[in-house]
Amino acid sequence: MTANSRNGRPAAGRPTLLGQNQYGKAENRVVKITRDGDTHHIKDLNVSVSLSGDMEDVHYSGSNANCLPTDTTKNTVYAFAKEYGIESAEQFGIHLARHFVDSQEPIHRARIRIEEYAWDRIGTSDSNSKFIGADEVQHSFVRRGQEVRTAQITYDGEKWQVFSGLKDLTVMNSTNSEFWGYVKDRYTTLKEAYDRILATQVTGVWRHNWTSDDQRMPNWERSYEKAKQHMLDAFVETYSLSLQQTLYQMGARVINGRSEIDEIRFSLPNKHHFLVDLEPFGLKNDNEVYFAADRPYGLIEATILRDGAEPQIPVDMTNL
Ligand SMILES: O=c1[nH]c(=O)c2[nH]c(=O)[nH]c2[nH]1
Repeated sequence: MTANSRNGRPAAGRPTLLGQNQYGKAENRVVKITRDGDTHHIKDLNVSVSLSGDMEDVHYSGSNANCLPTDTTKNTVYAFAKEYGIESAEQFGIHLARHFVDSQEPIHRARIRIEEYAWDRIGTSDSNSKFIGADEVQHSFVRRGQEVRTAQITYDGEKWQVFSGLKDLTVMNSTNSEFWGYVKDRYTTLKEAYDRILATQVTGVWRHNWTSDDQRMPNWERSYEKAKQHMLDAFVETYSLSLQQTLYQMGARVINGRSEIDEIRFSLPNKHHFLVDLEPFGLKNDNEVYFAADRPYGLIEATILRDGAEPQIPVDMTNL
């Protein structure tokens, strides 16, 4: 019987052979928070496992006797984050690759690919902030890489409308976020959270009240930097009971701190980080190892206005 004549059916045409093959779970998003007292450290990795070895049967006959499930390779990534920690991508990859090859006879080769996303501590302009330890915020992070600054200018020969904004400003608080006391109906399964990660990728658009050449023009560069810093300060300092509350605080801080801005609109995806259940592996997950889900995500959007100001920022400007 040739390899592809399963069920006794003769192979059509020429016999075929299995060539190079590999398998595993790709893109395991693991976030490890190490809590050193009030100072937290993040490791944020995207880990792809690819195994190869004696895998003829699983392809030819469907026998899974040599096949370690890809689901197990995923679990191993999360369990190892707890058991060995994540010192570096290389160290973590070496542990994993050695484990798969040494513990599973049919597996002869393991390839672990890792992307690491760097986070910096958020600097705050508020030197009295109670969250600053040694000049740095202890549990608030911004993902490395510059945000994209945006602007839209409209002129009808008489009046100006100037919107400024930003997108792709990704921030995280590794504590000081809760979510509970919400409506529960027969479809609600979400567990109340009393200490969760709060992370979002900020898109914001704000409107300047400079509308005519007769007015003094704002210093646009300075205005942008200050508005951004107000948002970050509010993100850091708000003890959050919901992303909605944090959003409002961010907007209110900009409006209160910048007299040239009358309106600001945010679109904030709730970048969910789910605690991984490590109990089946005999491990306790003490708010350390998270699965960073990319979709679906909550999407929280709102405009904050100076009292008496007319809303002018289109609803769809922040979710392009
Ligand atoms: O901050 C949050 N706001 C919500 O409206 C919501 N809904 C949800 O499931 N989780 C969260 N978190």
